Amino acid sequence: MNSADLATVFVYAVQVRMAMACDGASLDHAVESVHSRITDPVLKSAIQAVSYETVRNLAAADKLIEQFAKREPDRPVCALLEAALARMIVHPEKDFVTVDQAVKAARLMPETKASAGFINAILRRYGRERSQLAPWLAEQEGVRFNAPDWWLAAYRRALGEKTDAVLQLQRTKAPLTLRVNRRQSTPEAYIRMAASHGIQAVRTGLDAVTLEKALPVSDIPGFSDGMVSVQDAGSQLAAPMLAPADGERILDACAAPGGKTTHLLEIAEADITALDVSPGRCRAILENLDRLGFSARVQTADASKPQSWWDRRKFDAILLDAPCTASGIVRRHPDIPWQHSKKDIHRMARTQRYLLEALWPLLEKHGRLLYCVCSIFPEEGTEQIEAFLRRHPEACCEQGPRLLLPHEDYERSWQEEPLVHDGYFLTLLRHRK
Ligand SMILES: C[S@@+](CC[C@H](N)C(=O)[O-])C[C@H]1O[C@@H](n2cnc3c(N)ncnc32)[C@H](O)[C@@H]1O
Repeated sequence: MNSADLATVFVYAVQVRMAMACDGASLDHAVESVHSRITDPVLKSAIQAVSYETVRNLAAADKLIEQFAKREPDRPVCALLEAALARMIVHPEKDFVTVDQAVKAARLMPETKASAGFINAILRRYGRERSQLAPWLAEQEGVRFNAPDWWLAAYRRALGEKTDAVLQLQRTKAPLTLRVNRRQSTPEAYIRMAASHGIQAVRTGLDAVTLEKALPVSDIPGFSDGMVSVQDAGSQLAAPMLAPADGERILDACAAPGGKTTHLLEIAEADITALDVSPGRCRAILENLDRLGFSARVQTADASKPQSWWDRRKFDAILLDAPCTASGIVRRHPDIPWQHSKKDIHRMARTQRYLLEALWPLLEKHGRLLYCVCSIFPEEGTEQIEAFLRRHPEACCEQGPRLLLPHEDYERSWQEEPLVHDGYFLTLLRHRK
């Protein structure tokens, strides 16, 4: 990115931050929505990089603003300061250009124009005082782990002495893991094929291959033909744990964008109903099915209200990959701690309980239900399942509960556990015999 572009990138990064702060949009959606108005791929990728960099350093930037500003700046001013301070934190050698371009960006936006001098003063002050401020910033837990206090407290309650190691890992960028379609290839053959394209990869799970360097999907060999899909290796445990068999009637209750629906179909020729409450996300299921050459019944419906969509024929297996706080995938989505509030843990746990209660009666007596969430909070995992088993003495755990904490270690054997994965919780329920 040349310096002339950076001011424009900051203007768009402010729009991304405003969509997150004012409309509650996720970082990905906010970036996508800004991207939809731009054609230049270089600008798009710079906006994405600066927006992610901002969110990955939000706690530090906000602490600095709090320290330097006598009163709270207006939201757009704050958003521009956050983006510029984050850049100064990550690229201290580029202070001059960053300050210059941030001030230029301030002058380009009506909402920030009058504050250009104020923005200039704050950024220059940080540049001057950086080394004195470093120890003060470093001793603050929220800054070290880039999360609000309530989030860190919830992590401590969940993970105890493992908390710091997991939070530290969550600050790094997650690698790109692919699932190799068993019907088309094997992990070893795919690794050889990737190498022939100059892409290094290692086997990290049963069907999982992790690339040494992340790539856009359009550059991943075999992606468009359905030979591979992007999926974390922890999530890749779900479909094999449900162990679908040919001809079984299976419900994937919260299916979009179809990562697990398609994995189930790679394993067995099952009769799958894939539900999701979001029409837009149901389209993504159809696109994924199409890319992999599979078919399934895709329905837009609320899984917790079977009276609105169920045909009264019970299922042999149900996969409930429930909506959750996503506390296990912060490496991929650094905005997660900032987009939730403390109440969301209980709100999500309530939604998960309603889904479990609505779907359990839809299962054949011989059937099994896989409950999973990409969260490490016990309210959504172990405690959720313990409460379910108390309410349903006829149910038992066939496998699990299994909690995977975010992890990266290429020295072990992938047979025990995938070598690199996000935080994930799984348990397989069935009727007692
Ligand atoms: C964790 S994601 C599912 C990911 C998906 N299983 C995969 O592997 O690609 C949770 C999904 O649940 C959907 N959802 C939330 N509440 C729902 C409900 N009441 N009924 C059906 N789907 C729901 C969301 O739209 C979201 O797509």
